[in-house]
Amino acid sequence: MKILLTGAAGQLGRELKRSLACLGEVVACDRSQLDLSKPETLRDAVRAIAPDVIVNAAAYTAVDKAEAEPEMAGAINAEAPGILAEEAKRLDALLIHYSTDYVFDGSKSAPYTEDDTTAPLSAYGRSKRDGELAIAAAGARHLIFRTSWVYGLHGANFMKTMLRLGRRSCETGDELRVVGDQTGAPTWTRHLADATALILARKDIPNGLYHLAAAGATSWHGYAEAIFAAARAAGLMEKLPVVRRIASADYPLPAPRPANSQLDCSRFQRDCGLALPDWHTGLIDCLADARF
Ligand SMILES: NC(=O)C1=CN([C@@H]2O[C@H](COP(=O)(O)OP(=O)(O)OC[C@H]3O[C@@H](n4cnc5c(N)ncnc54)[C@H](OP(=O)(O)O)[C@@H]3O)[C@@H](O)[C@H]2O)C=CC1
Ligand SMILES: Cc1cn([C@H]2C[C@H](O)[C@@H](COP(=O)(O)OP(=O)(O)O[C@H]3O[C@@H](C)C(=O)[C@@H](O)[C@H]3O)O2)c(=O)[nH]c1=O
Ligand SMILES: [Mg+2]
Repeated sequence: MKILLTGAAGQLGRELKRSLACLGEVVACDRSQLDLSKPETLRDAVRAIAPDVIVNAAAYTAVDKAEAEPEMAGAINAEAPGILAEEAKRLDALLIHYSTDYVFDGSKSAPYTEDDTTAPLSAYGRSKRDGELAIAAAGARHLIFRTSWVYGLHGANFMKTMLRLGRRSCETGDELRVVGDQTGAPTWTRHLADATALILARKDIPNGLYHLAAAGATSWHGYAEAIFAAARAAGLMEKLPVVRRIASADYPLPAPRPANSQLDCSRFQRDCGLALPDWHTGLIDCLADARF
């Protein structure tokens, strides 16, 4: 199996490179090798590689910055995935793509299913929703995994931001302020990457859109407290910072976030017999390996 991996230097891409290695030849491309902001250059590149599978881990993920550059977010998150899907169709290859809880407006009280209507609140969410639609329209074999609150040891994410701010607040004595009225499931890159590899190893690969996030749910505030407890247990911090629970209204940002980001992953479990572990288990296992 020949696998073209885009976004190989991102937090998920780095973990995928490792998890996909046993499946065959992985052609891992970072932004300098395959630039999704130039969608029309992608066709020749994909044709030259002629992969059996394209795993698209490249994305524009700066949620607030996307409000100021929606065209760039759209080129990378919507137009480029559509072209990758068209090229996959031409090669009869499978496209695996990742999308986000931010395609929803968060007004539902229960976890979102794949059949719920999307209504993104942000330019990032709109670009990711448009990417899903472009892939489905291209008619290639595809899998879109909608996931949430992704973290790992590589790259930028909320867990690493909290560790940085928490260490500083232990020195200065300032308390941290973290929103407690948005709920979701922090999902470890390693679990996502391993699930992707397990699916690719199957003979009967399913097709279409799947919610794929860690089990359970918490708020960003609950997640922050769990990060500090796990970091202290792993010997990464000596003291616990004070984390004040605040409302989203008291933490204004350019892009609104959904209040409810919970994804119902039962379709994936039913069709594939797999489920990601609980978010807290992932967090503890991730930090147990950390050396920063
Ligand atoms: N992070 C999260 O919380 C969530 C992410 N997702 C989705 O999961 C997927 C993986 O995201 P994640 O690994 O977290 O994101 P990262 O931002 O860590 O990685 C994305 C990678 O894409 C690269 N990239 C950006 N622009 C381009 C471009 N024009 N051409 C080629 N590569 C580019 C980035 O490179 P560079 O570093 O140079 O910018 C980076 O290496 C994405 O589809 C994302 O939308 C879904 C839900 C939650
Ligand atoms: C740093 C910080 C953030 N927050 C809030 C802001 C926001 O509501 C929430 C998360 O902030 P962040 O900006 O770190 O996370 P954000 O960039 O919104 O994360 C999102 O990234 C994209 C790519 C996704 O697809 C989503 O699933 C989600 O993971 O926490 C605080 O309340 N206090 C703080 O000190
Ligand atoms: Mg962010």
